[in-house]
Order: sequence, then structure tokens, then C-alpha cells
Amino acid sequence: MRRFHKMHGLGNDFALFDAREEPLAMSETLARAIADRRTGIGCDQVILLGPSRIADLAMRIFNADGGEVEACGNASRCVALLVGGRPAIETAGGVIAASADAAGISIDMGAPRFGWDEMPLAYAMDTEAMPVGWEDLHDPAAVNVGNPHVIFFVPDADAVPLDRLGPQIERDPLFPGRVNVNVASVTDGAIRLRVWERGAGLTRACGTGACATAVAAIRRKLVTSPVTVHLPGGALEIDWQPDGTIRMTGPATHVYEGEIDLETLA
Ligand SMILES: N[C@H](CCC[C@H](N)C(=O)O)C(=O)O
Repeated sequence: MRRFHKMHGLGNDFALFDAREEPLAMSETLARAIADRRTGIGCDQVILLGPSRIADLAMRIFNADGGEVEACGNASRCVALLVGGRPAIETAGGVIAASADAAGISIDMGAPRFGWDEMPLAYAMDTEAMPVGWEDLHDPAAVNVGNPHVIFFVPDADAVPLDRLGPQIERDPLFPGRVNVNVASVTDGAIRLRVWERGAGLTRACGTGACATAVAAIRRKLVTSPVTVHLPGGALEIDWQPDGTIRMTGPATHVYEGEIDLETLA
């Protein structure tokens, strides 16, 4: 049997395994089985904590489809809540830093990257307004915040059939590593955002999506920093700071601690 923590950030939920003392061999198959909402714990991402030689701890992130990815903003806040203090967390997308105050838990997510080859895209193009489109979605921005995001600005984010267009765009050959699909509308200086997540589908919130979308909106002068991003599960505060790094602030919730027999799952 293996202990785990069920946590969420604005409804984007996770099963976290602390393997800093007791190693745990995670695989695509096992992560998919854990994330399965019918037969497993059920979550958007599986998070594996481990030791790090360059930070206070390491965090590995596995999407519900089992794929390992580089960053997860909401899970980073949950890790900070779980371990306490102001941990530096090593991820495949870089080292991020956590802190907490009355406003909530803040994560310095590092600096965004805008190069077509940093997304990556299959070929060179302008990433501030890409000359591509899918039905009514066009001219998106592309931003890498450890993981890749494509961001469409639309009149009404809630009116977009994201359950249908999300998977089409996620798997378009233009994105060799697939992509997280964000649709955003701007009202009174704030952002309304819905996200089709690579490897997880529609989620209640996406921290890295909020960071990428805020940066793209600031670049287009649609909003100024700091900006509130309203997701279906709640709001995040995103500040693209003068030093170029992105600071994300929001809640994290510990739901329960449980144990599971991983042998029976895989
Ligand atoms: N689906 C994302 C990982 C989780 C990101 C999201 N849960 C967040 O809070 O940042 C990806 O494949 O890059």
C-alpha cells in the first residue's frame, strides 16, 4: 500500500505521492491508471515528489493520459502547501520558487519563452499572432511557460466549443509536443479563461495557462500587469514582473490523505 494526498488548485485536481524518502517507480501506464476517475484515484495530473540536487525537492508531473510534462502551476501551489515554507521546486521546465502570505500561495514560474522553436512549433512563424486558424479561432499567441500554450483571444470564451476544437488543436502537427489550448476574453481589465489541457482535457483551472494567457494579453496591450484571470474553478492573480519572471498567486486545497495498492492498479 502507498500513501497519497488528494489536492486541488481551483478544482484542477491531483494525486500527490511523496517519494522523497521512499522511491516510487512511476510509469505512463501507472499514472494513467491512478488518474482514471472510474477505477483509480481520479485526477487531472499525478504528481511525484522526489529529492533534488539543485532545489529543495523535485516535482514530476504526469497528465491523466500518462504523459510526463514540464510544468503545472496549480500543482506547484499544492506542493508548497504540503511541504510548507518557501520551497524551491525542480521541474523539467526549470526551478520554480514558492512563498505564501495572506493573499495565498505564490509561485515564481520563471520567465516565459516566445521562440517558435521553444514551443516547439513544427516550423518558424511569428508567435505573437500566428497566421493559423481553426474555424472561428485564429491568430493565436504561443507562449512557453515551462510547458507549451496556444492562446486565442475571443469575444466570449464561454461560447467556444472547446470540447470539440481543443483536441483537434492539441494534436495538430504544428505542435510536435502537442499543446495546451487556451481561449480567453478580456473584460474590464480582467481575463476570462477556459483551457483544454494537453493530456487531460477540459479542466476547472490551469495555472500555466493563466500565466501564458496573461503574458500574451499584456504583450498585446489588452491588459496591464498584475491581472486577475477568472477560470471556471476560480481566480488567479498573475504578475509579469519587471525582472521578466511570472508570479502566480492563488489557493491550494488539501482534500484528504489516503492509501492505495498500486500493484493492483498497473
Ligand atoms: N496539461 C499541462 C500540465 C498541467 C498544467 C496545468 N494543470 C497547470 O496548472 O499548469 C501540460 O500538458 O503541459
